[in-house]
Formats: sequence, C-alpha cells, structure tokens
Amino acid sequence: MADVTLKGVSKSFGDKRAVEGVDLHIKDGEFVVLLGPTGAGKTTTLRLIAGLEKPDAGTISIGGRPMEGLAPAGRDVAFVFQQYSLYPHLTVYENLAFPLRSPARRMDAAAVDARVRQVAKMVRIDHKLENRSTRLSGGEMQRVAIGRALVRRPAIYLMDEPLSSLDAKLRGELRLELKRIQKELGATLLYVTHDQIEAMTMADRIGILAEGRLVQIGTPREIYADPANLHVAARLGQPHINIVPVDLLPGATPPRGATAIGARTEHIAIAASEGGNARVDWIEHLGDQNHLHIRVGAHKLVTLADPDMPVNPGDRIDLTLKNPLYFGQDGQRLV
Ligand SMILES: Nc1ncnc2c1ncn2[C@@H]1O[C@H](COP(=O)(O)OP(=O)(O)OP(=O)(O)O)[C@@H](O)[C@H]1O
Repeated sequence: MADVTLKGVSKSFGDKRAVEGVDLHIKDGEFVVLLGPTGAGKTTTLRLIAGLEKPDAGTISIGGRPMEGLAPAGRDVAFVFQQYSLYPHLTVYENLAFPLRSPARRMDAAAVDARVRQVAKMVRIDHKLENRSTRLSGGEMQRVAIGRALVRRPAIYLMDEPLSSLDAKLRGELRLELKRIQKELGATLLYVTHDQIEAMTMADRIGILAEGRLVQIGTPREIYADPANLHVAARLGQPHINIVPVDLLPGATPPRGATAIGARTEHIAIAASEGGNARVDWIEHLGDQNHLHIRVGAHKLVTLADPDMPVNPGDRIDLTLKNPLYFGQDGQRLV
C-alpha cells in the first residue's frame, strides 16, 4: 500500500466550487474518513484521487508519485461505489476474479483462485461463490462489491458510502468487518460518509469537510472533544451539541470574546429541584438511554439521561455547566 498526499487541491463545476484548497496527507496503512453533509465535496475528492476528475489547481501524489496526467487505470487505486456495480451475468466467483484477469496482471489461474477464495472468506460470501450476482440480497451484493476491490492490492482503497444502501443491522456488521479487514491487510483507505457513527468507529483520523474545505482533521476523539469551530462540533455527537448563549446557565467561565457555549451531555449536570432553572419538556425513551428535552427560558436543550433518573415531563430541574466549549462570534472555538 502507499501514502497519499493532496496539496492545495481545488475543483469547480461551472461557478460551483466543489473542492477548495484541500491539503491532506493519508499515511501508509491509515484509515481516513471524510465526513460532511451532502454537497460538501466528499465524492469529488475521491474522484480527483481516482483520476475520474482533473483538479483545477493543486497536486495529488500516491506513494510519492505525482498523478498529474495519469488516467484512472494508471493510478493503482480501487474504488467502491455507493451502489453495488456488479456484472449481473457473472457469478460471485467470476465477479471477484474479474479484476485479477486483466492482461496487464498475468496472474496464473491457481493464484487467481486462491485470492478469490481468500477474499470471499474475508467478506463472508464464500458460501455463495457459484450464485449469479443478481441472486443475492442487497447486503450480499455489497459484500461482493467490496470484495471485488479487496482482491486487488492497490496503493489505496477509495470507498464512497459503501454501506449506505444497507439496513442498520447489516451496516453495523459490515462496519466492524471492514475495519478488521483493513487492519489485517494494512490497507490505506479513504472512506467517505455522512454517517458519524461510521466515522467514529472506523477511522484512524476523521477529516471534516464543509463547503469544499477540509476544516479539521484528527482522531475521532480529537474531533469530538476538541472541535475547531461550531461546524465541527455539530458534526459529531448524538444528541447534537447544544448551542446556548454564554449567560444562560451557571457554571460557565467564558473567555473574552465568547458569544456561544457548546454543551454536550457530559458538560451538563442535572439535579432535581423544584425551584430549578429548567423544565423537562418531554422524554424520548431509547431503551438503554433517554433523551431528555429540556427548556431553559426560550431555549431548548437535549441531553442523554439514565432511564432510571426519576424525572417526568413538566418537572423542574437545575442545570449547571461543567467545562463546556466556548465559541466566538465567527464560530471559532475559544480555549
Ligand atoms: N459533475 C458535476 N457537475 C456539476 N456539479 C457537480 C458535479 N459533481 C459535483 N458537483 C457539485 O459539487 C458539489 C460537491 O459535490 P460532491 O458530490 O463532491 O459532494 P458530496 O459531499 O459527495 O455530497 P453527497 O453526500 O451528496 O454525495 C455539489 O454542490 C455538487 O452539486
């Protein structure tokens, strides 16, 4: 596998700036997830690395090799798309073997067979090798699509929301599998999603994209606990971080220039109190946890609560902040 470097990469479509001045270094063997809302430039970034789009400015290199002017086939990347793009007339086996049979590769039949069976086991589709690819469930098809990328050992795997078409249970399973396989192979992987759970559970580092710009990159822990600005703070965390005025609740020590406070569950202490500063609006029961919807004056907050916590809608409670996050007028974090 290889490392990948983007320097000052920009790409517009007409007057729409899809990607703007992106600097990114993905280490050899690293799993990087690009997280961002729809239209943030995630897919375009992948397509630029794959050579499916040409940058207007900036450079891309893979394993130290400049990619300028190189067609996708010359770049040694494997791409997995959102929808399974399998050859419907071929069996699972043939679909997996296909990328290994290009004349440029000259792998002998025994080596192809060994690789196909090894990867089929990895993605847990080895019991269906002789099935037509159309005779599979959605989850199985996507396993084959991922397997078809994995049979090759490219410089980098590029994956564009490969799990988004699957149901929640399967997505959860494949998330774990993909992370395990990536570790096993020591693969360099760039993965695009707007699902924060995928980003948190799989990434070595998460890059947050907003309007074509890479606004922060760091470990999942860093992005969650130490967001650079309001936009990043709002990308991670369930329920969403609460953004409130600096003088709304006690316990805050805002630095100069702070105009907003970001408070997640761990930043809010709750105590039952008849004269409390807040009121419980309603309670969402999620099984192992509750979402507590709280009102403080005209402001609404949501926080996680233990299902055993003795509160009911309408109760008054007392909220105190504990080391919350502070933001300035421009949305940047103040420490
Ligand atoms: N071929 C194209 N022609 C015109 N505009 C495009 C093209 N490809 C992308 N764009 C625009 O560039 C911006 C970034 O698109 P991109 O697909 O990279 O976003 P994304 O973050 O992957 O979004 P999604 O999560 O919806 O896939 C969007 O505003 C999109 O409409």
